[in-house]
Amino acid sequence: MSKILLLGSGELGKEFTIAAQRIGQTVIAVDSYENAPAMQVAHGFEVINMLDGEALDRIVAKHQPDFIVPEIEAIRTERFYDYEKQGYTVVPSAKAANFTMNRKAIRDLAAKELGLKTANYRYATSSEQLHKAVEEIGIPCVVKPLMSSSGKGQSTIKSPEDIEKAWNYAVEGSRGDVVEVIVEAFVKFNSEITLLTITQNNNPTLFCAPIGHRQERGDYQESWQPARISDKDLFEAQDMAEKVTEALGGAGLFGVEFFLADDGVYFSELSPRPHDTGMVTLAGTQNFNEFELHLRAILSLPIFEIKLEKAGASAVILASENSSNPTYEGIEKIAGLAKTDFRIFGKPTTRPYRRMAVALTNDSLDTPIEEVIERAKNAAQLVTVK
Ligand SMILES: Nc1ncnc2c1ncn2[C@@H]1O[C@H](COP(=O)(O)OP(=O)(O)OP(=O)(O)O)[C@@H](O)[C@H]1O
Ligand SMILES: NCC(=O)N[C@@H]1O[C@H](COP(=O)([O-])[O-])[C@@H](O)[C@H]1O
Ligand SMILES: [Mg+2]
Repeated sequence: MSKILLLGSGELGKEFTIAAQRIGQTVIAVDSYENAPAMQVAHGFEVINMLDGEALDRIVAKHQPDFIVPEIEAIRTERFYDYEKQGYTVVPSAKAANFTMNRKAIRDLAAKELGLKTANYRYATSSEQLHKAVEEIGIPCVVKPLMSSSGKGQSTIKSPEDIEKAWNYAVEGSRGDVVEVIVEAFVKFNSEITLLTITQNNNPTLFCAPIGHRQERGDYQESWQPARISDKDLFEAQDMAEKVTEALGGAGLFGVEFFLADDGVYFSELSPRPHDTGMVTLAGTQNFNEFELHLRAILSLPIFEIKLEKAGASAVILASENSSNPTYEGIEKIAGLAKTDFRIFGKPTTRPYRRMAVALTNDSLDTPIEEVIERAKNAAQLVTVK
C-alpha cells in the first residue's frame, strides 16, 4: 500500500482522500490551516506554509511518501524537481505542477512551443507596460496576475479608464513574489468546457465526456456533463489536451480548459489535478468520478473504461459573510429532492463567496441538460450558510 502526501486539503483533496481510503491507501493531508476538509478524513496531517521550501523539505523527509500529490497551485513547486531527483514521484510530474502555477510558463509552452490556439496575449510588469500591452491587444481584454487562481486579481478592461484599476487589482490579488500580469484578448466564446484528461503510465490517454461550466468573478457557479459540443470541436480539444498533457509528463488526471467560439476552439489553461468543475462527476455521471480516476492513474491501476452513465450538474453553495463555526440551513429541503444530492466540505470558517458546499443532480442521458442544471441551481438556493 502507498503513502500519499497531499499538498492542499480543500474539497477536492477531501474527495480524493476518501477515494484513496476506500482502497486502503494512506494519506497525509497538508494545508496552511488546521481542520481543513481533507485533514478530517486523512490518516495524518501537517499544517505548514506550502510556499516555504524548507517547510516542504521537512515534511517530505519526515513522511517519505510514495507519491506527492499537489491539490492547489500555491506551492513552492521549484522544490519538486529536487524531490524527483531524490526518487520521489510527484503527481503528475514536477514539470506539470511547476509550469501550471505560473501562467507565463504554461501559456508560452502551449502557444509557442506546441502551437495551440490561444487568445492573443502579452505580459506586463508595470502599469506603463500594461497600457502598451492593452494598446497592442485591444479592448476588451482580460488581465490576470501570473500567479493566482479562482479568478483572484482578474478583471476585464472595457475602456482605457479601467487599465489602472486592473493593474492595481491584479497586484493585490497576486500570490507569491512575482509582480507581473498577463493580458489576454477577450474571447467571445459561446461556451466553455473542461476536458478531464487522464494520462497513464503504460496505457493510452483517456478523456471524460466534456464538462460545461459557467463562471462569475472568475470562479465556477454551475458545471454540467455532458456539455454540448460538435464532433469537430471535441476532436480538436482532445488533440490539444493530448499534446499539452504529454508535454507536461507523468500520470494523473488533468482538467484542461477550453473556450468554444465561432472561429473554433481556444486552449485556455489547465490544472494537473482534479478540477473544481469536475465535481459534477460526484453526481454519478460516470462509472468513476474524477478523484477515483486520478488515483487509479497515479497508482498505475488499469482503467478498463470511462463510461458516461447519466447527465449531471453541480451548483456551488457559497458563504456570504465572515464567520467561524458555520451552520447550514435548508439541508432537510435539499435532502428531500429527487435525483439530488449534496456535499458539505466542512471548512472551519467562511468568508464572502467562499465555496462551502455543492448541490448535485443527475438524470437519464436523454434529459435536456438545461433541466438538470436548473434543478441543481434551485437545489443550491435552498441552502444558506451562516
Ligand atoms: N481571454 C479570456 N476571454 C474571455 N473570458 C476569459 C478569458 N480568460 C478568462 N476568462 C473567463 O474567466 C474565467 C477564469 O479564468 P482562468 O481560468 O484563466 O482563471 P483562474 O484564476 O485560473 O481560474 P481557476 O483557477 O478557477 O481555473 C474563465 O473560465 C473564463 O470564463
Ligand atoms: N479552482 C481551484 C479550486 O477549486 N480548488 C479547491 O478549493 C480549495 C481552496 O478553497 P478555499 O479557498 O475555500 O480554502 C482547494 O484546496 C481545492 O480543493
Ligand atoms: Mg480556470
